Parts: sequence; C-alpha cells; structure tokens
Amino acid sequence: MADSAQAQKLVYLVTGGCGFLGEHVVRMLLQQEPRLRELRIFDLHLGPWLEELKTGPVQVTAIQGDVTQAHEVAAAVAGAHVVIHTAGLVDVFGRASPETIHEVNVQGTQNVIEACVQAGTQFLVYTSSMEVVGPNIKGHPFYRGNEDTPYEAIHRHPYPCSKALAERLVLEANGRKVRGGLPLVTCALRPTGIYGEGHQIMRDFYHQGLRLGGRLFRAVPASVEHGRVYVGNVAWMHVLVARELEQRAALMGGQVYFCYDKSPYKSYEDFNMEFLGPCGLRLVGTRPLLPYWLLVFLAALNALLQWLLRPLLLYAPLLNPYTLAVANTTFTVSTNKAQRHFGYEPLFSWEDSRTRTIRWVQAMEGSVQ
Ligand SMILES: NC(=O)C1=CN([C@@H]2O[C@H](COP(=O)(O)OP(=O)(O)OC[C@H]3O[C@@H](n4cnc5c(N)ncnc54)[C@H](O)[C@@H]3O)[C@@H](O)[C@H]2O)C=CC1
Ligand SMILES: CC(C)CCC[C@@H](C)[C@H]1CC[C@H]2[C@@H]3[C@H](O)CC4=CC(=O)CC[C@]4(C)[C@H]3CC[C@]12C
Repeated sequence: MADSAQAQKLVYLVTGGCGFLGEHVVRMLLQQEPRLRELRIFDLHLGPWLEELKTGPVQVTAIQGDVTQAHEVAAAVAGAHVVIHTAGLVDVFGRASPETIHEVNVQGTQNVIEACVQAGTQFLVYTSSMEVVGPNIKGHPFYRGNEDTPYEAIHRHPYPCSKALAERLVLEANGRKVRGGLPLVTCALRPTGIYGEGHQIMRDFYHQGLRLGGRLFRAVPASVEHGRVYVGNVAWMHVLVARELEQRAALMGGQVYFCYDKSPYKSYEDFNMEFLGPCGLRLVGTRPLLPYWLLVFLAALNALLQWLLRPLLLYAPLLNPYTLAVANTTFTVSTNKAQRHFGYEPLFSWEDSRTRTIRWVQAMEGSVQ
C-alpha cells in the first residue's frame, strides 16, 4: 500500500456541505476517503461545527459562497478533482419564490458544470431527488420501481421542476471536454425521502407532537407507502460514487441511481413513528382522522391564505396541495442498480439507522425522555 503522503492527493469540493445531507457527506468523506488531501466545503451559511474538523490530517477549507454567483463557484472549483454538488433550495412549502428556487437549483447547477469545464475538473456527482420522477401531478403510484420503470413524470411545482431541469443539465454535460481535453464524467443520485440526525421535518413533527400532549393525528392512510432512506447511507453512496467514477467512467457516466437501503416500506407517518414512538409520541387513529376531501379543502385554504398574506407575512404551513399529494401517493423504489454498477451496499443496517435517529430525537431539547 502507498504511504499516506503519496495516497493523500485528492481535492474534493462539497457544495451545500453544511446542510442536512451535506454535513453527513463531509463527515463520511473524512472517515472513508483515505486519498483525500483537501476537503472544500462551500455553503451559503457555514456551520460552527466545521472548526472541529480543521484539526485532523486532511486540510478542511470552509468557503462561504453562493452557487448562483458563477465567479464564487469558479474560485471554489479551481484545482478540485471531484465535485459533489448537494447545494439546493429544498422548499415545498412556498417559503421561496419559484424564481429563487430556479436560480439556486438550476442556474446554480449550471454554474457548477461550467466551473468544472473551465477548471479541468473531471468528476461531478449531483444530488438529484426522487421528485424528479414523482409522484406526478396525476397521483399515479410508483410501487417498488427502479431506474427503468416507465412513469409519467409531469410536474408543476417549482421544486421538482427545478430538480428535473438540473438533473438533465448534469447528465447532458457528461462527456463534455474539460480544460486539458479530458471528458467530464457526471452522474446523479436520486434519494427518496431522507431521514436521520439533523432532519428538520422530523424535528418539526416531534415538537408538534409535544405541543399536542404527546400525540400526532393520522392524516394519511397507512396503506400509502413512501420511500425513505437513511442519511448516512445516502452520504455513503455519494462517497462511493465519487470514488468509483474514475475507474468505471464508461459504465457510470451519465447515469442516474436511486438512493436506497433496507429501511422498511411504510406510510410517511408510520415511518416517522419508528423514531417518535420510542421518544414518547403516539399516532392517534388507525385511519385518517379527517376525510380526504376535508384535507384537500384545508390544503387549498392554506395555499389561498399564503397568497393573500404574502404582502404582510410568510405563511408556510406543512399542509398544502403539493405536500398532501406527495404524502398521499405511493412512491417506493426497489432496485440494485447501484450495487451492480459500483458495489454499493448500505453502510448502516435498518436497526443502526433507527437507533441513531432515535438517539438524536431523544437528545433534542424538550424531549419527553
Ligand atoms: N431532504 C430530502 O429528503 C431530500 C433532499 N434531496 C436533495 O439533497 C440536497 C440536500 O438537501 P438537504 O440536505 O435536505 O437540504 P438542506 O437545506 O439541509 O441543505 C442544503 C444546503 O445548501 C445550501 N444552499 C442553499 N442555497 C445555496 C446557495 N445559493 N449557495 C450555496 N449553498 C446553498 C444551504 O445553505 C444548505 O446548507 C438538495 O439538493 C436536495 O434537493 C433529495 C432528495 C430528498
Ligand atoms: C400533513 C401532511 C398530510 C403530511 C406532511 C408531510 C410532508 C411535509 C412530507 C411528506 C413527503 C415529504 C417529501 C418527500 O419525502 C420527498 C422529498 C424529496 C425531496 O427531494 C425534498 C423533500 C421532499 C419533497 C419531502 C418534503 C416533505 C414531505 C412533502
């Protein structure tokens, strides 16, 4: 085996490295990529936890920057061997305007691609989303589908529209000549709903449950399956793809991979109860408490209120027509493409993923434990 000075030669850049997934990717790279010499973390908002990483053997460079600013992206990419582009505006609640979502998710991705081409960076891994496929606006189920399952992917909401456009840009850029003449090798990972330590929506549900006296009320039928994947496994898949892209460029370049693991198929709420249950919350009802038509009405009312109140304040509740449709439509994946193409196996078992997530919820302030 090469000595460590020889082995440590690669420069990685993680955009969005301070987000929920980004932080796990950063920590995973430091643990699992022995060839790393420098790790650049590019984000609009840098986290204080980055400081603790700077004492290790790998040079950790924190870069406060905006992916919509091409010159900032170009400066961060210069000299990097691999870019993992996870930065994105994840907004399905109407907090940001459709223009801003497009600017960050699509133009930001275009800036990353151009920066790779200009800098001669050959490997680009993009965090896409299951939302690029569905659920579609017709509410068609996608049941244990894989990357080749036919599905009518039609979107109206700005978030899935932006992720679909950005993914296409990344895949179409595969094979472009970068500075120096070598081909750009790209691929896109499509996580289903990610959960685990740091998951904001899980935090919101937990606090809502505490406010409601330890109860949550079922809104979605237990029969609707929603795909979920543990954040540690999503991070691991990114690290593995980034590592294998060079050796398997012909096979993996321009490909998409769903991110999957052994998390069970359940409804969104029943799945959350795997963690919130052991933390003292109870899901009330074996069926939704409110009839579906009433939820549709309330979701539409929320959308109207959001629009009416916009000049005065930001009203962005969890329930809106889009989130209701996503939560109410079966969307689960069953595939082994990542295993076949680059030997992916989940690093964390379902039991580990569950235990880690429960410990994180229990450690939250205001816990009932
Ligand atoms: N959370 C989920 O369930 C899923 C997320 N994804 C994708 O994974 C990626 C990461 O998502 P999360 O970690 O959940 O979101 P997050 O919001 O926690 O992380 C996104 C990060 O990007 C940064 N960012 C946003 N705008 C930026 C800009 N203009 N310039 C630089 N940095 C910027 C944010 O500051 C944040 O740190 C996103 O691309 C998202 O579309 C895909 C599937 C599921
Ligand atoms: C009260 C409602 C009936 C239920 C609210 C739950 C919703 C807030 C969430 C149900 C499904 C979630 C989405 C899904 O996991 C897929 C996603 C992929 C992404 O790329 C980003 C996040 C999300 C859109 C996720 C967002 C929250 C839900 C809509």
